[in-house]
Amino acid sequence: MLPLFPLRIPSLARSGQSLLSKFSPSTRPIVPRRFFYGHISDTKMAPQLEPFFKQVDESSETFIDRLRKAVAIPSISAQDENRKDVFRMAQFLADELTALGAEVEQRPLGKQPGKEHLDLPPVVVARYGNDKNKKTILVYGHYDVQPAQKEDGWATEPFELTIDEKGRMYGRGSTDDKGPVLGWVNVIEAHRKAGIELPVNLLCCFEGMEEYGSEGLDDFIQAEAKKYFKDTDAVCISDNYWLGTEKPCLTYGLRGCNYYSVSVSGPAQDLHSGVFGGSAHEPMTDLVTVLSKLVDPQGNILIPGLMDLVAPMTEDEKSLYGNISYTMENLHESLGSETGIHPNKERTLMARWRYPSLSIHGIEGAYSAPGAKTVIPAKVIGKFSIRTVPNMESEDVNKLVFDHIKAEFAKLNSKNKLDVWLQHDGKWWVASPKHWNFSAASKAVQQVFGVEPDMTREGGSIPVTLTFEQATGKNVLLLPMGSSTDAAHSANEKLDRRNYIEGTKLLGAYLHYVAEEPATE
Ligand SMILES: C[C@H](N)C(=O)N[C@@H](Cc1c[nH]cn1)C(=O)O
Ligand SMILES: [Zn+2]
Ligand SMILES: [Zn+2]
Repeated sequence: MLPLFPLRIPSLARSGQSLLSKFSPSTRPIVPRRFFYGHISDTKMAPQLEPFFKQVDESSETFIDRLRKAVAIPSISAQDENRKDVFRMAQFLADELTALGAEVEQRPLGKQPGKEHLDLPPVVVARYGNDKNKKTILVYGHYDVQPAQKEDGWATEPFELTIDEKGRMYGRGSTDDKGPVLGWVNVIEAHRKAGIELPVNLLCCFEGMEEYGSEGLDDFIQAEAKKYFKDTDAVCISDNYWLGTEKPCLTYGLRGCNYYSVSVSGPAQDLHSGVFGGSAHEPMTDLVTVLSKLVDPQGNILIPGLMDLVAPMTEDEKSLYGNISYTMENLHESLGSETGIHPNKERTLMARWRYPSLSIHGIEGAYSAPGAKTVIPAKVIGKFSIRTVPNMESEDVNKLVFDHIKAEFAKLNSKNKLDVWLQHDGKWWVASPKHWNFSAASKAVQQVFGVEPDMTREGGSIPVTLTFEQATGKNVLLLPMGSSTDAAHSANEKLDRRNYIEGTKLLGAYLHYVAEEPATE
């Protein structure tokens, strides 16, 4: 192990050129591309990585063009009117994979529960390679995206990939999760073009409802675990983000997500506030009062009993946070402001990874257009979610939430009607990173980025992670491509060109190191 100080190599960072090509495979040392962080171990170059990396560099414009086409399809799973686009995106992905020689199927999932006029988008499954002497890696990603409108604060059209002078590629889905999904497609293409065999069999599982709670996918994975996915040796998911902008990470934990709606209704229709203000119970007043009893401005959840469900912190766990390469500046950079709640990085990471949070997302039926309409809305629906952590069980959380909201509403002595229900839930997941799946990924990070990755947990949720682990019985690794400043789910979502191109190399290198790992469970 070599102790090293941070060292910038700006010319390489800009050109995206590989220092590795200056050395022959046998003599080549591990050479960092941009920054050194601490220790670099002496990982050996897997054979055939050099021509693969070279091909990725040569194909980078083709890969960016592929992302441009994908971003242009507004595959928003939450909006009924875009369902046809989600289907179009599935077809695009299936066509790209088929053209590269993969065996592709679009598996239907039936009707959307609660919205039976809509078909759920298909799961795009694909197999590339079927060699019994090779390991089989199952990769998962999603091709649906969050809603986006220019008016939300986008500087560019959300569904037109726009690349600025710093190589930042703006567009909805660029980082979440079209870039990483296409990263796998790029890996296949680069191998074919370079005339290199893929070192593993690849199984793909790409869904179109992740941003809406992965409707229908759990049953599909369980049903196919011993069929389509039966050969799986390990699972890899690229659908989260680095902690900062320079240092990659491997992720072994996710928070869960329980998403709720709470409606208040009373008047038969919207009312004139001059005529009825002061003489009728107003649903909006009731709702905002109830919502204000859920969480305080310091992020403390106000639902009695909820924090008692959280697993206590151990001394071992406490000692992990200080070693993570993360600073308050990283937080401020990704926030775009200095509005963080906590005083230091340790407490900030704990709040993101190992404590629950409650966020209020919006109110359906509220007057939100610019201008001054003097209306009393007749029915309003508040939306909020709780990110859950070990050991919170969904049913226990639901009971506490429902009881608390009903009790707070009862205190208002309102004659309006309140309803509260769970829209969807997805469980938290924490695994052990001591597995060859993680070792292979760590070597790949060192090869591509010249740095040992941090082992992180993630504040977001990928509900199917636990399902994959339980249904296949295999190790699951999260291998992110994008960085902390990518603004997933927000306006001006982007993926940096270097994260996309070096990230494609990372996914490919990971497969090569996986192939070299001794085959154990
Ligand atoms: C981390 C992942 N890229 C992501 O954004 N997941 C969503 C999943 C979700 C849960 N409910 C609705 N969508 C998230 O964490 O919000
Ligand atoms: Zn995602
Ligand atoms: Zn997302």
